[in-house]
Amino acid sequence: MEIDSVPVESSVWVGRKRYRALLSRWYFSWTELDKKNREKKTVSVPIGEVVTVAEGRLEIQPQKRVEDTDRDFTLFYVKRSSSSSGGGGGGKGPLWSLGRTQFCCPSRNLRDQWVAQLKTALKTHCPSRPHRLLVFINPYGGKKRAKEIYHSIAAPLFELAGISSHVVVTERANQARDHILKKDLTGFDGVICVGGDGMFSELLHGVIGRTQQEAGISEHDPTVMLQPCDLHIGIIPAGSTDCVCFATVGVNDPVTSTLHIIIGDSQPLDVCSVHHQSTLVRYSVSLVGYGFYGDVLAESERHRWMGPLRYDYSGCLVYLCNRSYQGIVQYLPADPQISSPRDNTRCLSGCRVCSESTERLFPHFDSSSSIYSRQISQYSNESNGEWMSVEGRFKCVSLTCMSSSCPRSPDGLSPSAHLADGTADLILVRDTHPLGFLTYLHRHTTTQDQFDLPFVEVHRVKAVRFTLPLEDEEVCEYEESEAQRTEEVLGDPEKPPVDEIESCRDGSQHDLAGKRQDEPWNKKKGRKRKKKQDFLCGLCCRKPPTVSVWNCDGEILPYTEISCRVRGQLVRLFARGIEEKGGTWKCHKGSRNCKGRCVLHP
Ligand SMILES: CCCCCCCCCCCCC/C=C/[C@@H](O)[C@H](COP(=O)(O)O)NC(=O)CCCCCCCCCCCCCCC
Ligand SMILES: Nc1ncnc2c1ncn2[C@@H]1O[C@H](COP(=O)(O)OP(=O)(O)O)[C@@H](O)[C@H]1O
Ligand SMILES: [Ca+2]
Repeated sequence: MEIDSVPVESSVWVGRKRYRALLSRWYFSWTELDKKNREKKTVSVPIGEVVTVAEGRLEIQPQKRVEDTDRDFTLFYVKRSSSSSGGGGGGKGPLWSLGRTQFCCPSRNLRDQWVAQLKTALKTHCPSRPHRLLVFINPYGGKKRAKEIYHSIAAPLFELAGISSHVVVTERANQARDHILKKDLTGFDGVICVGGDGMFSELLHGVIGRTQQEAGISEHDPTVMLQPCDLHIGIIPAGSTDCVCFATVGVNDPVTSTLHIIIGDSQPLDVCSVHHQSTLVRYSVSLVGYGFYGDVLAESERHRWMGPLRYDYSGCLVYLCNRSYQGIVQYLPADPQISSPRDNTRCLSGCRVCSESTERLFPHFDSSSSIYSRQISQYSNESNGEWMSVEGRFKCVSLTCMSSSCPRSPDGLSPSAHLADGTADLILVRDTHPLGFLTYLHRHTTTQDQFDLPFVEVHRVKAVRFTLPLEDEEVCEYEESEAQRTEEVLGDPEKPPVDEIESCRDGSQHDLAGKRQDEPWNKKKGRKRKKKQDFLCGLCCRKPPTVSVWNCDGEILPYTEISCRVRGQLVRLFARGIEEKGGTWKCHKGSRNCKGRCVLHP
């Protein structure tokens, strides 16, 4: 064995079998040898996927046990298994688990050398691993198991990897966002949420807001380039839909996600900023949806007690209402030469389309710098191009920066969307008969192409605007009162922040606790109110409502007329995109349309 130079090699024993262990620049591997020194099976672990190395015989499951034998060392690393082979997750990517192998060396000296060499390799090759994390747990998310998931699964793994964490169990909505916006974050290498998409959204708003504050950039101007965020976000899934985790990791599994955090994986993510009259309303990474998805969310809030099932229950109710809504959708198309939502490709780990987008999005990016400092020009040239316009009656209008795959829809809302290409997919589902819409919805759960329907169109876009047609008097009146509300909400410091207010279809507004926020000042102004048609009892009203609400990553937006801008690679997650399962992937929509062009074609 040689020290301080690679490769390093020696004989070791694993159980009763003899192996040759080899540490090369990027891998640690061990090859079984037979009695005649012939090589048999080799196991190879990338240094980047080694969790830790420890002297002696160490176990952490079912409980921690250390046996300090002086010729042994234990290696912990990432091990993959198929997500369909049990263990939960139920996804597209492989499930990760903690691999553990105990090696016995010929001498104590050699053991010490192996441990030292492996630790040096980890330090040298994995400089971006987190050392200290700020963890937010939402005890009420999903099936209310977040605390248990964190303490029984994630915390022991962090401890094993030598990562320290400061844990905040939230006591109210928006606590995590406010903490990130206001508290001292010195020394933290990342923020973690244990919860669902709503909880992730809080961290997203905190991290983006904080970064812009520090850079002195206004978040409200849709034409100004925002500063990309260096503080990574990790998601340990414990929510209802967990779409962001599923679409960036490939499975909803707390062990897999914790291991991605430990090894410091980094996945850039597009974010959509949603504005109303040049004021930032919210950010979104998965779904900005009007019509069906807005109605499902609004209805589901009444049934929170059902947990994740509330979406299926509300989905059925809203489907049976068979509603559609008028609207004008304008969009700025993305470059069709680069990619298209119907090109049958998939955004997988190391995606070429996303990597090439980095250069386009950050032309001044210095890839030689070890610190990821992306310079930005103040104004984006991404707003160039000709706006297109579509007017009509829609069952739903959806905008998604990524595929938005989740266990309910393993291919997602837009299966060929990219995580980090600076574009979003706009899906317009025109009014159709109930069976047609059911076919569209059902195709989200199968491999059939949901865009191959005459009433559906999909566009890859950089920006979108949604307005209501002004022909309907009632709508005019609604809009007028909405504009008034905008002014009042934004201008009055006594009112809760915009994102803590929900608007109902009758134009009334409620804070997150359900308290009405609009009555005093609407009355004060003596405005004529629309006939009462409370959103929450809308399902049983005789006259169907003329406007729906926007669902923005699981939050109801307080405005109907909005504009959206895609902010390419604005944040980074502790993830690496969906890993291809060796050879088991098939063209995602069957081979009929694919003709071998699909990158996943076996
Ligand atoms: C007939 C089966 C139809 C299945 C249709 C599945 C469509 C799934 C699209 C999923 C998009 C997910 C986008 C993610 C949104 C989340 O950010 C967000 C927040 O998540 P959180 O609560 O974890 O914080 N989640 C949501 O807004 C939930 C949207 C879920 C919509 C599911 C709708 C189920 C519809 C069932 C319709 C059944 C019709 C049956 C008629 C007899
Ligand atoms: N302690 C808390 N009490 C009430 N609401 C909270 C708390 N912590 C977070 N929230 C809010 O709960 C909402 C749902 O949380 P999430 O973790 O996404 O669960 P789910 O996936 O079930 O919706 C989020 O919008 C978040 O802002
Ligand atoms: Ca995208």
